[in-house]
Amino acid sequence: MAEKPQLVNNSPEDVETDDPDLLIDQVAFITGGGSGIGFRIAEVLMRHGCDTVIASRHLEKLAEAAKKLTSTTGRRCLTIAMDVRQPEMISAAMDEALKTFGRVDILINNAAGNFLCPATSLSFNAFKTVMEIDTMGTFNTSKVIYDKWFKDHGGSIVNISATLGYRGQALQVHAGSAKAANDAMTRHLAVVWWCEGEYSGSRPHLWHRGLP
Ligand SMILES: CC/C=C\C/C=C\C/C=C\C/C=C\C/C=C\C/C=C\C=C\C(=O)SCCNC(=O)CCNC(=O)[C@H](O)C(C)(C)COP(=O)(O)OP(=O)(O)OC[C@H]1O[C@@H](n2cnc3c(N)ncnc32)[C@H](O)[C@@H]1OP(=O)(O)O
Ligand SMILES: NC(=O)C1=CN([C@@H]2O[C@H](COP(=O)(O)OP(=O)(O)OC[C@H]3O[C@@H](n4cnc5c(N)ncnc54)[C@H](OP(=O)(O)O)[C@@H]3O)[C@@H](O)[C@H]2O)C=CC1
Repeated sequence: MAEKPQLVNNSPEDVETDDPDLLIDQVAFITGGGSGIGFRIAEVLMRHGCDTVIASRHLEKLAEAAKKLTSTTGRRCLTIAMDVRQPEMISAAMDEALKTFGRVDILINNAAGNFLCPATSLSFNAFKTVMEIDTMGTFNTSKVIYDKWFKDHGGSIVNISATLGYRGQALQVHAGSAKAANDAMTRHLAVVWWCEGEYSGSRPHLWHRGLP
């Protein structure tokens, strides 16, 4: 039985699982893993035995996060500068991840852009920017990692969503629209990459419980 993992800062207690070794030596690729929810996901996975890749635009922020994560959990954390709007950057990042760890088992599509803005003041480019980061970014990253690894080896894709678009909300037409598109994308990819057996072993999941 593995030792009880060490908690970082004020982490909540973990939910018990039947198999405490489930994640040992798995590799998780987390977009936007240098801050907020992505950082916490990295920390939890690492405490349970995963190595991680944390990827986003600002390398300094990632390096600082990785230092904290590795020193507290003892697991490896690779930092990669990457914009989810740029498929070539994602492709290079995935090559580096495979070179370093030899595998990727879990993709967490967490990177997103958002701000509060009334629809009447929102510029065309502002709406487009959020769609490109949240929706295109999720598709780009999923496709690159699926093509390069999951197609032949299987893996899990977790898309971090939001409930904003369920009923509509002020100041959030851009993010609510992007996340609603992601929810549909998740269901489509779950069908074609798993249920229909178009390829085997990769299953996208949607995660939004407790998020607005
Ligand atoms: C999101 C909430 C933020 C603050 C919350 C504050 C108070 C909370 C109070 C009440 C809560 C109410 C509702 C809940 C709200 C949200 C919770 C639910 C979901 C949250 C989802 C999230 O995704 S949170 C993650 C947030 N993190 C980030 O966004 C980090 C990364 N962000 C960025 O990089 C930028 O903000 C970016 C998204 C704009 C992207 O940067 P970049 O590619 O460099 O783009 P720019 O060139 O700077 O801008 C592109 C166009 O967008 C226009 N723009 C940028 N900022 C604003 C703004 N604040 N308001 C309006 N328009 C903006 C910019 O002008 C550009 O358009 P042009 O036409 O001028 O070219
Ligand atoms: N906070 C909340 O209340 C809620 C959050 N969510 C979702 O949770 C997830 C995490 O949000 P949260 O932790 O709050 O926000 P953060 O701002 O802390 O995290 C967003 C991360 O995404 C990265 N990022 C942004 N744009 C890009 C890009 N173009 N390419 C690569 N990485 C990028 C940022 O890093 P960098 O700047 O280095 O690129 C940052 O680390 C998001 O999907 C968000 O939509 C959903 C509902 C509510």
